[in-house]
Formats: sequence, C-alpha cells, structure tokens
Amino acid sequence: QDATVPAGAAQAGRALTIADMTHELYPEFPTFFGEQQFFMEQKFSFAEDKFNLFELRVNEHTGTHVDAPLHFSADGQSVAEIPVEKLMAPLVVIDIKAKAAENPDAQVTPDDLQAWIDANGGLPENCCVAMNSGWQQHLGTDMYRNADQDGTMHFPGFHLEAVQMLLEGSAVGIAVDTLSLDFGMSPDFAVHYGWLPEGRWGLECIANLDAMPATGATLIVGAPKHRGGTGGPARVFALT
Ligand SMILES: N[C@@H](CC(=O)c1ccccc1NC=O)C(=O)O
Repeated sequence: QDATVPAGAAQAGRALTIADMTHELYPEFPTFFGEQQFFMEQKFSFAEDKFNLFELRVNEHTGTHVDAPLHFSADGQSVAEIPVEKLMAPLVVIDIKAKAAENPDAQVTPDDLQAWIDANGGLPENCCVAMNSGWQQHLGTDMYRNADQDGTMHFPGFHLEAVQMLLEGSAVGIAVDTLSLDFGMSPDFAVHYGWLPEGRWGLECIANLDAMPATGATLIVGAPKHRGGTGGPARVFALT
C-alpha cells in the first residue's frame, strides 16, 4: 500500500482542511412530513453479546441527505447510478441569511445568483450551488419546520427561476440548509420537478455552511449506493 500524501494535497502544495457538512442523525431529527423517519433497533448489546449492533430503518429523505434524479422522475438516475465524478464538486455558497431572517419564505432568486457572479466571477463548471439561509441555527427547535396553524411550513428554498438559470449551465447539484429544495410553503415541489429530472442532484439539511467561503471549497457527497434508491442520508465533506 502507498503511504503517500493524498493526491489533492500534493497537487495543491499545501495541507487541505476537511470540514464535516453533515448533521448527526437521530430518531427525532425533524422531517419534511413531521413524522419519525429514522429508527434504530439494538440487535446485539455488549452487555449480553460482547458486541454492539443496531439495525436501521430509515426513510431515504431523512437528515443530511441526497435527492437523486429518480426521486422526482419516472426513470431518472437512481442514487446508485450517480457517477462519483458528479459527487465531488466546487462549492458555491449563496448567502441569503439577511433576507431569510426578515422573511422565512425567502427564496434564492436569479438576482441572488447574479450578485454572486458579479462578486466572484462565473460559476465554476460542474459546481454545487448551496443556499445558506442561516436555517441551521433552528435545528432542534420548531422553527426548523416552522409550520403554521394550517400545517404549512415556512422556511427558505430555491426559486424555480434560479434553478432554471442553473440548468443553462453545468451545475451538478444544489444544496439547502433546510428540509427541502423548494421553500417550505411551496404547494407543488416546483424546484424538485424542475431540477431533478434534468439529471442533477439535490442535497437537503446540509450543515456547517457558515464555515465555508463563497467560493473555493470542494464538496464531496458520500451518497449511499443502494440499487434503485431515490436518495439517502449522506456523509458530506468539504475540502478547503
Ligand atoms: N424535500 C423532501 C421531500 C420529501 O421528502 C418527499 C417529497 C414527496 C414525497 C415524499 C417525500 N419524502 C418522503 O417520505 C425531499 O425531497 O427529501
């Protein structure tokens, strides 16, 4: 076995820093539909069996997780079929924290993308565009889902026109620090239906965006690879 430094670090000529963009998953982790979606059953215990082992039952769309094209299309790529080249991407961070703090129904618009482009240059090829709405701070409180009396949720997301703009380019994925690519009050999953069938992926409940630069980080999505899957909890890394 080689004991060389990682190729990326050698090429960059400097140490790489790795950050964890993943929330810890636990049974009470909030879900889009409000019901528990992650279950852990202890099958063996160290006290009785001299080893610990849990069996998991999990809805694919729980915690920090990937949406594969198949999630919102008849025959799109399953999570197992997304090639690894598309799971490592330059990370673009769109900061909408100011407007999201004033309006929980805020969306990432083409103007927000254009402001990023004006400040940083064009979007990198094959990038992942992430919304930093500041919503991570609400995890663990009712504000994360922010459901009103009618059950309608109010949290930020992408606007359909912004993803249509991204569809003109090569972005491989979009990421949100909320429970859905669409904003919470969306009645129709317009962004899911606009984006995923085009062979692009989504990432929901991403963590730690505040630690990321607007441009310059590389995202690595450790997506699961179960045959025919529509997505699933992922370990997500960022290298800077
Ligand atoms: N924003 C959520 C929506 C979602 O989970 C979902 C949407 C439609 C039908 C089922 C869904 N998830 C399941 O249980 C997601 O795509 O992960």
